[in-house]
Amino acid sequence: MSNIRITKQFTFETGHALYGYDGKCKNVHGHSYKLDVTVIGTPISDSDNAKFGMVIDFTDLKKIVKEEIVDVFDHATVFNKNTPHVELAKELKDRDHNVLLVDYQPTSEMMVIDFAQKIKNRLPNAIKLHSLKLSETATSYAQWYASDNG
Ligand SMILES: Nc1nc2c(c(=O)[nH]1)N=C([C@H](O)[C@H](O)COP(=O)(O)OP(=O)(O)OP(=O)(O)O)CN2
Ligand SMILES: [Zn+2]
Repeated sequence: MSNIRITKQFTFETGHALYGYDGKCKNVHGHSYKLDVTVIGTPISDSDNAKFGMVIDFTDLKKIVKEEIVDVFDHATVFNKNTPHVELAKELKDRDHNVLLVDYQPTSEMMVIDFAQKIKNRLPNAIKLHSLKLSETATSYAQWYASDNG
């Protein structure tokens, strides 16, 4: 049976700021992030299985990515908790804002590494994460490939 890659696309609106960065992205601002999630596996060959012909049901993939990423990051503002932004985060949290503290600089590169780990932890054994593409803007994106990462 052939290995097949399938991809599902997600969008979420997230704020962030790059502490210490030497450009405009040091300011708190936001992006309409787009995330393409590609998994690889063989389509189920058992005609009695409700998922016959599928690598993974797109609906099941959506549930994983929504729970791990979209529902967490959408309309949240992400700060690196190892910077003085933690104080701004506290102020916003106290005022009931949706703030996410992460232990990395929230660039698209670092976010896509975080997302890859979170998705891999949830995939069934037979299905592998092939790649992720995280777009910050129409012209800027970061990609994670399993083949680049051992
Ligand atoms: N390697 C990276 N560089 C930058 C990142 C990043 O995550 N990784 N992030 C930013 C900013 O957060 C933001 O994305 C600005 O990037 P930029 O592409 O410059 O945004 P523009 O709005 O100017 O996009 P244009 O399409 O070129 O108008 C900065 N760098
Ligand atoms: Zn940005």
